[in-house]
Amino acid sequence: MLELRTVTAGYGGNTPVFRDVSLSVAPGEAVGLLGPSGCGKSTLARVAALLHRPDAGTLLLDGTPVRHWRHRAPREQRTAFGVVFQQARLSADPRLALADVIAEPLRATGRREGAADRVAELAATVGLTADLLSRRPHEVSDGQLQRACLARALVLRPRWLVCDEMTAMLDASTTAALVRVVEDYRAETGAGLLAVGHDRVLLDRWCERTVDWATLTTPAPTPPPGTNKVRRGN
Ligand SMILES: Nc1ncnc2c1ncn2[C@@H]1O[C@H](COP(=O)(O)OP(=O)(O)OP(=O)(O)O)[C@@H](O)[C@H]1O
Repeated sequence: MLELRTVTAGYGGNTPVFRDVSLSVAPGEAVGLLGPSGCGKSTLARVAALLHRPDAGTLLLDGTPVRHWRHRAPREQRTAFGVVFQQARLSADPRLALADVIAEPLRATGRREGAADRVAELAATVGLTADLLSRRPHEVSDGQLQRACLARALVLRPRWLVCDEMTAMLDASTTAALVRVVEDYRAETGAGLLAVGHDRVLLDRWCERTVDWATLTTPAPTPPPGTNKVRRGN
């Protein structure tokens, strides 16, 4: 179970991006998260994937409270997540060939053995032909690069997938292909999914449950009558 309990997070200013948000994803479950631009969905997704430390609240991973985020998180927790972001160009190292983009998590965790076979297998899964694997990000289309980023997210066989507007920049057929890859992977492994997006139709079709951001956040309490500080007549 992936469980956020009354989580508050932001970027160090006086006001957090959101307060007291709770959300859980059961093993094998697909949960969609829908909300207006700027409300904090990506921030929440990053907290859930151990990429952004919250200011307060608890993240439980299979019942164990997470104590560290990013590089300080234990490897076994970090590698439990595969994350795909909206902007593939910002999340792929421009110096690497696509084969190395896909293999990056294997290299970072010292699992080089069999890496070439795993990359070839995943490239076929996401629909990348062999000739594309030697190209660098600027030599492929957005859709091809996002396919590589999805392959990278799957390369360590994560138990949780976080797809943050993974298909927002893509056409309908690439969107359908990538959603199919995620669903095949989940059917095979039982991985849970948190899919963030703006497209209710897509999320409803993709996920068992779609959660509206407005239902997650606790509205600020309304002040009792008579405490209104607006002065009249000035
Ligand atoms: N690195 C950062 N530093 C400071 N503020 C940030 C940072 N990243 C995001 N924010 C701010 O946090 C708020 C929430 O951003 P976030 O990206 O989580 O929203 P979102 O709901 O995912 O938006 P969108 O749907 O447009 O992607 C925004 O006001 C944004 O400007």
